[in-house]
Amino acid sequence: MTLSELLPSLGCEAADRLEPGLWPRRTHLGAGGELLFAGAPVSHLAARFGTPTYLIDEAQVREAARAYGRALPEAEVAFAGKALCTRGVLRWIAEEGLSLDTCSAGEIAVARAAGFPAERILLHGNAKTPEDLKAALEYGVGRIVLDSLDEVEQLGSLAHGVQDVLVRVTPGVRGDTHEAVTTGTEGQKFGFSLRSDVRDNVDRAVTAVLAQPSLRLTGLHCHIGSQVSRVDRYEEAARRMIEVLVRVRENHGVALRELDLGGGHAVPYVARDDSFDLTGYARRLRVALAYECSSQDFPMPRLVIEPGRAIVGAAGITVYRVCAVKRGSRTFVAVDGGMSDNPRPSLYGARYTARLIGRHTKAARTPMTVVGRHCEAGDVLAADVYLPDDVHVGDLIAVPCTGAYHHSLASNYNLVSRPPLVSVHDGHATLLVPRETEEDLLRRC
Ligand SMILES: Cc1ncc(COP(=O)(O)O)c(C=O)c1O
Ligand SMILES: N[C@@H](CCCC[NH3+])C(=O)O
Repeated sequence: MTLSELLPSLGCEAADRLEPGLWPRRTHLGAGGELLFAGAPVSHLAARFGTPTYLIDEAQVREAARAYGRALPEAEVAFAGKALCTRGVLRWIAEEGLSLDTCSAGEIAVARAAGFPAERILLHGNAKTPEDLKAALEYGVGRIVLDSLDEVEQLGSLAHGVQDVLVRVTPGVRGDTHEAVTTGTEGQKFGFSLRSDVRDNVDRAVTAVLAQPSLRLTGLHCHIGSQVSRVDRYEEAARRMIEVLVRVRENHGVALRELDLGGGHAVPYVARDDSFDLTGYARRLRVALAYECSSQDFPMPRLVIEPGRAIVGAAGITVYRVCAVKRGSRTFVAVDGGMSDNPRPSLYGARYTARLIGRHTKAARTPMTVVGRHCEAGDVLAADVYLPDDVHVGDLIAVPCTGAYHHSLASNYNLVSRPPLVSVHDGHATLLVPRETEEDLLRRC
C-alpha cells in the first residue's frame, strides 16, 4: 500500500488530492489550491453568496436518481424529501420521474409549490396531525402510510372519496445503525407490531383499515433505519415482509399488491465508512423476493423504495470561513457555522472530514478539530482532521457529504441565520434558498 492510499484510512488526507469517494464527482482541486465545484471556483461562490453556504451539484442529484431507476427499473423510487426539501430540488426529482415521500403538511406544501404530481406522493409519520392529513387529502396524494390505530380512524372519517393507504409494519430487523435512526425494531415508536399481544399490531391495523369504506389498503411498508450499509438487512426485511403479506392473505383474504421497503441506504462521510452497494442490493432483493413469493405461492408485489440520503447526500458540500484558530492542548479551528447548519455530529456522533481550500500551502498537516460558533462544547463539525499548520482567520474550509439532513435539519440556535443553498451546474450557480436575514429572525423572536 502506498502512503497516499494509507493516509485516508488513518484519517489523514493527502494535500494534493481529494479523498476518493467523499467529494461530489465534479469536485476537483485546481491551481493555487482552488476547489472547483461542478465547474465553479468555490472561493468565488463564497465571495458571492457568503459563508457558510451549502452547495449542491444538480447533475449529481439527477445521476443518483437515474442510478436507482437503472438498478431497479421494476420499482417505484420515492425520494425521501426529509433529506432535502426545497422547491428547486423537488423539481429535479419530479423531472427525473421519481416519486416523493413526505412527512408533514409543510413538505406537502413545498411539493405542491414545486408542482410535484400529487399521485406520486406518499405521506408518512407516526403522529400525523389533522392538518397533515387534510393537506394530503386536499392535494390528493397517492398513498398515506398508516402508523397507528388512532390514525386509521381519523383518516377514515376525514377522507371523502377513497384514499389509498399502506400499513407500516415493524419487521423486527435491526439496521445496524445509530439507535436514534433505528426504526424497524420492537420498542421504538414506528410501525405496527408483529406481536399479537400488543394493541397496535398488524392484524388489528389491517382489520381496522378494511372496515373503513373510505380507505383502500394497497400494501405494506417498512423502514429499518437510516445510514444502513448492510444489504443483508434489507434482504431479511424483504423476506419477513413477504411472510407478513402471506399472513394478511391467510387472516383477511386479501393479497396486497404493494410492498414498500423504505430507504436508509448509507453514504460514506469519512474514508473508513462503508458505501452502499446499490447493484448488489437490487440483485439480492430481487432474488429474495422472487424466492419467498414463489415458495409461498404469493404474487410478486410491486416494489417501492424510499432513498433520501443516497440521492442527495454525496452531492453537497458546505463552505465555511475560519473565524479563529486556538492552539492549546488541541488545535481548534473555529468557523462561522456549526451545529445550527449541521447538528449531525451532536445528534449521532457523526464524523466528517474537512479541508482547507482556496489557497495552496506547503505547511505540514497536523490533526485539528473544526468547531462551530455555538455555545456548546459539543459543537464540533469535524474532529481530528489533518489541516495545514498555517491555517488562519479568513481561510475557507470545505466539508463534503452535506447534501442530506443538513439544510433540512438546520436550526436558528443562538439566532444564527441558516445558510443559503446554492445549486451549481456546468459552472453556473443558482440560489435555491437565500440566507436567512435579520428580518427572518425577528419574525420569530
Ligand atoms: C419512512 C422513511 N422512508 C425513507 C427514509 C429515508 O431515509 P434515508 O434518507 O436514510 O434514505 C426515512 C428516514 O429514515 C424514513 O423515515
Ligand atoms: N436525520 C438523520 C436521518 C433521519 C432519517 C429520517 N427517518 C441523519 O441525518 O442521519
